[in-house]
Order: sequence, then structure tokens, then C-alpha cells
Amino acid sequence: MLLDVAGLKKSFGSIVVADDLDLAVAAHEAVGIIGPNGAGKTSLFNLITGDLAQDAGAIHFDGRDLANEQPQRRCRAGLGRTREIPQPFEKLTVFENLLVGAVHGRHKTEREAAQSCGEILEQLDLLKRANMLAGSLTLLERKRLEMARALATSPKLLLLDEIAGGLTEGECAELVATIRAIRGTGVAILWIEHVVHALFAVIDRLVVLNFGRKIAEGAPKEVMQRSEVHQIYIGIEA
Ligand SMILES: Nc1ncnc2c1ncn2[C@@H]1O[C@H](COP(=O)(O)OP(=O)(O)OP(=O)(O)O)[C@@H](O)[C@H]1O
Repeated sequence: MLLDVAGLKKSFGSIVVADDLDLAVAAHEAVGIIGPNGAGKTSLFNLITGDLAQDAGAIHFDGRDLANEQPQRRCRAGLGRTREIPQPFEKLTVFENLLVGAVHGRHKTEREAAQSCGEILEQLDLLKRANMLAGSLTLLERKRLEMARALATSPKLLLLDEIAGGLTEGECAELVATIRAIRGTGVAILWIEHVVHALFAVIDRLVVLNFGRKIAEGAPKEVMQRSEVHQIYIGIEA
């Protein structure tokens, strides 16, 4: 397995965000995560990337035990992530934003970084925006930039956190096409998303979290039909 999370535990006082959680993602696989607000989805990403320290359990990535690895070393090991609210350097250009990721996230030379960043901008349809300030982008472009910055660190696994939220149907379809293309290059994907139809257009497997617990896992459509999942998702599009 590329990512192997076993017996993960994390609480904030009485709030349990990871309750003996097991989760695995194989190389090249695309796995979706859904769950109600507060289920612990973003906390799980923070635990995987090292932004949060676990109380117990183990996280292995690409054969490495991440227990004592700082977030930057986890990034260099091949863990890329996007955040629910895009956080670009607003006063840098789109291109400069990527360079920062490539140079600091991956220790590339500026020359190597410049070439790969150009390719990523093209792949994410941002080349025409390369010299614009990140702060001037539309929401869809900001989401694309968020993915581009993560890709600039050459991830083996890309963690996407609610990347489709707030987009129009047409924009969402464009984003899905882009994520499928990224996956086509061999990058594994772990994607938290409330926009279920977007998720289902990409993923192989679905995991459902509630109160930090995994309550269901398996083939996406089959999982959505289980009564315990249905109960949680009444009122949310399937
Ligand atoms: N640093 C923290 N300190 C205290 N409580 C926290 C912290 N981070 C998250 N929480 C709490 O943990 C719970 C889970 O939060 P988390 O953001 O992981 O949920 P989520 O499933 O991603 O929710 P959403 O779908 O709304 O993004 C929430 O009740 C949240 O308030």
C-alpha cells in the first residue's frame, strides 16, 4: 500500500476526530471520503500530513513510518495536499506560487522547477494566468492553482479537501476532468468531498466517516445504498 493508516486515534478534549481508524490507499488508486460536518475528515488529512500529532496509531507512506517526520519531510516523501479554502500567496504571481512549492516542497533547483511548473500550469489550464497575481483569480482558478501548487511538489498521493465546493455545475465538470487527468499521470488520490457526483466520477472506493469512525467502506454506489450511510446522507445529493 502507498498509504497505510492503522489504529489512528486523535481527540480534542471530548471531541474524538479519529477513533481507531484504519485506511489504506494503493499506488494509482483514487479513494473518496465523505461524512457529515465535523466527522473528522480534515483532521484526518492534518494527521496524515503531520499538521496534527496523533494520540495513537501508525501512519506509513511509501514504506516509511511517518511517526517522527515533520510536515515538510512528508511533503518531500510525496504527500501533496490542497486546502478547503485555497491559501495561495496572494501577492505573488501564479507562476511564482508554483515555484515556491517546487523549490521548497521538493528542493528542486530554480531551473528544474521552472520547467516542471510550466508543464503543470499547462496541464491545469492556468498558463494564460501565469503572470497574474494569485489574488486576482476566480474561485475555479484558485482551486486549480491550489492543485497546481500541490502538484509542483511532485506528489505520489494527492490529498484533495473539498475542492469542488462552491463551483457551478460546468466548473465542477471541468474540475473533474482535470482531476481525472492528474490521476491518469499515475498520482494516487484521496479526496474528501461533499459534492458526491463529482467524487463518483473519479473514485474507485468510498470511505464514510462519522464521529472519527469509519462506518462504511467499499464500492461507491454499493456503500451509498447501505442504510447507515443513507441515514446520514438524507437530504444530500447522491
Ligand atoms: N485544532 C482543533 N482544536 C479543537 N477542536 C478541533 C480542532 N480541529 C478540529 N476540531 C474539531 O474537531 C471536529 C472535526 O473537525 P474536522 O474539521 O476534522 O471535520 P470535517 O469532517 O472536516 O468537517 P467539515 O465537513 O465541516 O469540513 C470538529 O468538531 C472541530 O470543531
